[in-house]
Amino acid sequence: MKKVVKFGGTSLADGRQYQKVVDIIKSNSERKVVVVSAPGKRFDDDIKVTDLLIQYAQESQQDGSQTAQTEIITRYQAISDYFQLDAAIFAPILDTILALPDQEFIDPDYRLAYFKAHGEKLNAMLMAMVLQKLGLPARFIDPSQAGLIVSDNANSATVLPETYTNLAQLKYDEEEVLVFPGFFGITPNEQIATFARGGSDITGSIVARGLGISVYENFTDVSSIYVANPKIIDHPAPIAEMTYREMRELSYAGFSVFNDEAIIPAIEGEVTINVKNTNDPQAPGTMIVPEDGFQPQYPITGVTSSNHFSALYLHRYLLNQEVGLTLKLLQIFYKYGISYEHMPSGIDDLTIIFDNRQFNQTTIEQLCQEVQEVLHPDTLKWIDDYSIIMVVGEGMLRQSKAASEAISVLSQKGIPVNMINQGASQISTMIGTSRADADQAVIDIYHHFFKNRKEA
Ligand SMILES: Nc1ncnc2c1ncn2[C@@H]1O[C@H](COP(=O)(O)OP(=O)(O)O)[C@@H](O)[C@H]1O
Ligand SMILES: N[C@@H](CC(=O)OP(=O)(O)O)C(=O)O
Repeated sequence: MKKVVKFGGTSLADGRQYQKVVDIIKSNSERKVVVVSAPGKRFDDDIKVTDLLIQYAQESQQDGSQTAQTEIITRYQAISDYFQLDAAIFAPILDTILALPDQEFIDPDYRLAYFKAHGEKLNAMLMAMVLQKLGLPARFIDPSQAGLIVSDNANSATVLPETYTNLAQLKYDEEEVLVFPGFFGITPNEQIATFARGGSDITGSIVARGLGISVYENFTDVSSIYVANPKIIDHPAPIAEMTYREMRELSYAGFSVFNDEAIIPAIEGEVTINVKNTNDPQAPGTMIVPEDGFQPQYPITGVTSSNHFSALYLHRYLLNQEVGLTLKLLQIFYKYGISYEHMPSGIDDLTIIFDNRQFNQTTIEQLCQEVQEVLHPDTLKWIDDYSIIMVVGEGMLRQSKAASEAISVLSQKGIPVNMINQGASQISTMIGTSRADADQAVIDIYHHFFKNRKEA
């Protein structure tokens, strides 16, 4: 039975990490389809190759600075040297990096996407070369050749359905290892477009679904998905098994270990996801599975916080009685090309929560002004100091008191709560706090539910 194996940036950051990846691929002949990210951080303050490529895209339009270009070449060259590849084999990678600024583009967004995507593209080419040098039949597969077609949003593309027909028809030798670059696809206009940041996980799920492979191993730098971010809680409890929808809600709100959009192709293709550690490949990791037959062991499965939200608060008496109010609001959002995340409301109050990564200061000012002119609220406040705490668990379906317990923990600890959103999803509760309180809120909720559970 074949497996798709995806390796994140930290797993491919340098020659030593690459060697671990090669050993993992070689240790199990079922690992026939490999998806790679761009080389990531080697240490905390390091710069990911994707970020260097963004810098290169900017520098190459300015006056002659070549800092990023040099650093990118150094990163790939160091991996090539680790495996003693001949200069002639490495030459196409070097030439491609040097030629990136020479292309013509329909607009600047596609230019940026083209630069970014090369982090993964060059790494997949290099991985195939390394595997071949070590005697493993391996082949680099370009998304254009595989028919991985995505929507024409240059830097936030989504997969189009024809991809699955194309992948199902992909011809390959059963014995060879296929190496796909993560993170990008080709638009119907034959432009390179990337998924949102962290999107190589999405490629792994798409390829698994498209090739009809039912196991997707996602290798990263932690031995498990934990109940809370290990950067906030010291040695949090590991999660052995969780459901697709638990993972989706948690990654949406902060569990950066697996991308929330990557769950969807896995659900559609009935692909089981196993998150594992490149530095400890024997550890069982975390299984992400369908809801059917899943038995939750604890009232909650995870707790997380996220700062990429801002809110617009409106107050006016009898807001609830105004026919068409929401329609007018949505028309304004549509005009600015803005989507909203949540809209909890009361009789006189309305809060709209946005993903703040889609704004700049000018759009915020224009949006607020237009909402004021059209809806005439007595109070209109843009709230940037906003954090969302997400408490998630299939166990909450049965034990509805978990939500109220989480909220009462915060009130006992004196952490003010400015929004509660419960009910839209039966397995999660969303709690708004200030950013300064967010980590402490996660710590307090974690300790309330997991004080007696064995730690990692
Ligand atoms: N609940 C969690 N469990 C495990 N890791 C988490 C969690 N929340 C956040 N993380 C972070 O996710 C990181 C792994 O994701 P990422 O850096 O994207 O890896 P990769 O380079 O493999 O794609 C971990 O090092 C950890 O800091
Ligand atoms: N390299 C891309 C895509 C990605 O998924 O990377 P990583 O696996 O290192 O999170 C990014 O940095 O966004």
